[in-house]
Amino acid sequence: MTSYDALLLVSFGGPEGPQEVIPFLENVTRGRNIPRQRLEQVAEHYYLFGGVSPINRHCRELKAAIEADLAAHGIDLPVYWGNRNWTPYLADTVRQMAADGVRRAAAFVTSAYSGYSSRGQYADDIARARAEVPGAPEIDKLRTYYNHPGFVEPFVEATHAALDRLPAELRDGAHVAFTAHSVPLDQPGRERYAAELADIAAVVAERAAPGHDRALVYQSRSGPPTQPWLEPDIGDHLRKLHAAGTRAVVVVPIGFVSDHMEVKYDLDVEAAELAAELGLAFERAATPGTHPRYVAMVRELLLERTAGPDAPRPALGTLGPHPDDCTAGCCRGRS
Ligand SMILES: CC1=C(CCC(=O)O)c2cc3nc(cc4[nH]c(cc5[nH]c(cc1n2)c(C)c5CCC(=O)O)c(CCC(=O)O)c4C)C(CCC(=O)O)=C3C
Ligand SMILES: [Fe+2]
Repeated sequence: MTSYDALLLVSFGGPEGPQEVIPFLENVTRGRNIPRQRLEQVAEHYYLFGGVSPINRHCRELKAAIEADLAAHGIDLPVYWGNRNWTPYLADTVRQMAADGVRRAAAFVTSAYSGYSSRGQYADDIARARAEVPGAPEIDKLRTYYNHPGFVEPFVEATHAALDRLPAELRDGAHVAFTAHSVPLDQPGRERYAAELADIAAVVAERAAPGHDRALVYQSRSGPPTQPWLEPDIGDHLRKLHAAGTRAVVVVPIGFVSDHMEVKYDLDVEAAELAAELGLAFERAATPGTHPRYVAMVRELLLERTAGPDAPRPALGTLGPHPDDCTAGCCRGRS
C-alpha cells in the first residue's frame, strides 16, 4: 500500500515531572545563546503545571489517533515516536526501528513551517540519530504542511468558535491576533517562516473572520535582550490595541500544532492576564491537536509521497505546495 514500512512521529519532547524540568531545559538550550536567568524563568512556567509539559501527552494521543486513522483506511503501518529533547529520544526510537527490521520510514514532524527551529533542526536531529544507529532505516521527512487544508481547516473552525465565545456585543469589533513563536532575526530561514505565517494567517482570517481587523504577532522570545527577534511581541500588541480603543481580541496560535507549554503558559496565563488587566475581552483559539482533519492530513501526506511527484499536493494561500525535499534556502539560509 505504501513504499514505507513505518511512520515516524518526530517531536520536541518535554518534562514529565519537576525533577526533569532543568535537565530538559539544558537539553533545549545547549550551545544556544540563552541566559541562565531565562532558563530559570521558563522552569517556573513548567512548575506551575507540576513540572509536566503537555506535549508528550499530545504526542501519545496523536500517535494513537494516527494509528486508528491508518487502520480505518486499511493501511497496515507501524507508528513510532521519537523526540529531540526528551525521552523517548529519537536515536533510541531509530534503534528500535532498526531492531524491528524497518528499512524505510516516512517522518511526520510536529512543526508545520519552514525555518531552522521548525524544520532544519529536525532534519539535523534525524540525520544525527541515523548516524548513531548501525543499520538505521532511511527516513524521508514528509513535506512542510502549514498550508495543507488539514492544518488550515481546524484553525478556521477554531477561530470561528473563539469568536463565538466572545460576548455578542463585542464580537463584530474583535481584533484577531495570529501568533507564532519568535525566532532570532539571524536565524536561517526566518524570512520564509514569516512569509508562510503571514500567507496562511490571511487565509484563516478571510475564511473565519472576514472584515475583522487582524495582525501577525510573535511570542515566547528568549535570548539576550540585545539580540533582535521577530516582532511585534504579543504583549506590546495587546497594549497597543487597548490604547487604540479595541475591546476584544481573539488570539489564534497559528504557529503551533498543539496546546503545549508555549500556548498554555505564554498565551493562556501570561497574555490572558495582561488582557484582563487591560480590560480586553480575550479568547484563545484551539490548535489542531488531534482534530480528525489534521490526523487525516498525516495519512494524505504519506500517500501523496508514496504516489510520487505527479500526485496532487494540496496547498492553500499563495505560496504553493512546499517541495518534498526542503531546499537549502527554506530552512537553513542560502550559505
Ligand atoms: C519556531 C519555534 C517553535 C515552533 C515550531 C515547533 O513547534 O517546533 C518552537 C516550539 C517549541 N518550543 C518549545 C520549548 C522551548 N523552546 C525554547 C527555545 C527556543 N524556541 C525557539 C523557536 C521555536 N520553538 C527558539 C529560536 C528558541 C531559542 C533557543 C534555540 O535557538 O533553540 C525553550 C528554551 C527556553 C526559552 O528560551 O524559552 C523551550 C523550553 C516547545 C515545547 C513546549 C512544551 O514543553 O510543551 C515547543 C513545541
Ligand atoms: Fe521553542
